[in-house]
Amino acid sequence: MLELRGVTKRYGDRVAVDNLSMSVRPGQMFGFVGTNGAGKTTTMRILMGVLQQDAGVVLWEGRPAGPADRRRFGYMPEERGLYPKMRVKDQLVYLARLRGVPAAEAAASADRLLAEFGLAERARDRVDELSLGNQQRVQLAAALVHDPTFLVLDEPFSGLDPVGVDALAHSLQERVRRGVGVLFSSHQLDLVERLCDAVGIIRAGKIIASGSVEDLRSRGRPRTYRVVVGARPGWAAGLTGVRVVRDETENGDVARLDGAGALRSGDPWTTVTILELADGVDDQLVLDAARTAGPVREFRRVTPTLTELFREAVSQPSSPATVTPSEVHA
Ligand SMILES: Nc1ncnc2c1ncn2[C@@H]1O[C@H](COP(=O)(O)OP(=O)(O)OP(=O)(O)O)[C@@H](O)[C@H]1O
Repeated sequence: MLELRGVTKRYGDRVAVDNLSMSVRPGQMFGFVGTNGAGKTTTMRILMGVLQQDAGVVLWEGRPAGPADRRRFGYMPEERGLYPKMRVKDQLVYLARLRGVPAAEAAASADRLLAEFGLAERARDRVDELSLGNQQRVQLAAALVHDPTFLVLDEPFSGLDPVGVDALAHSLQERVRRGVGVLFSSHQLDLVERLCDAVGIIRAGKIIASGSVEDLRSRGRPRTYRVVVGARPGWAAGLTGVRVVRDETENGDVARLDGAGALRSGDPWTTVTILELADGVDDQLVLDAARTAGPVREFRRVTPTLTELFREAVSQPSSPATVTPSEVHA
């Protein structure tokens, strides 16, 4: 397990990382997200020992992480750092050798990764002859070539085309399945939501929310449901433990008025109702009530997306408050 405890880093008067604690377990994919300048890169540099913290400690398997531990980590730095004139495969073999991998193994690992990232044909090209996206793929291969025990990747998905994104996602998932912990930063929150078991949201150097996306979605919020039912508004009034947040006909009442402003008779009603259920209220009873009122066309729990959680968390002055799922406002 990799752990940061009370890590602080200042640049002059500016506190870039502020008493930050978090941990990534073996076999966990941890998404590190935050606004520009929030402190992600600084934290990752400290993790890798590239930068020295002013306070706090980085632990690997319960002990302060040392150079030998970190040599076995895979790192993709923000500033990248390939040798532009070196051939792609030579570069990977060289980097693996630097990390103590025997020559034959390093060559086999380089071949495997080049195939994995669709670069087998480019093995003998110089790095600076590749497109930026392909250089990024080589950079990723470089982080993986020594079969690392832990991965620290600064924006690994930026600049990749969708095929490259899939190849990397697959490659990381495979390592996670083998018990490797992965920490990566990204502004692509849909990807983080899809791939990560856990996320940490950082703002102004502090972790302001962390846990599984599922946890963050449900923590401290009422269960919210969207119900579409062929009934008049008001069908949910009086249900015990149920708060009606919104209750409107699908097209608005105006659509149901005739030329004289009177409600047309005989129109089928379709009502969209947003409900919040108190703890312990059985959603099946609410579904029964909806069915009694009319045919139920939709009955589903609505939860905020990671993007909504993120926006909420970074816009709050202090601790995160309740996110209202976008569907509620729809
Ligand atoms: N070498 C440096 N000297 C002075 N200030 C720095 C230095 N590096 C980073 N900072 C400051 O520290 C803060 C955190 O920067 P950092 O690069 O860690 O953020 P980030 O979350 O990675 O941002 P981004 O998403 O834009 O990459 C910012 O205010 C930044 O301006």
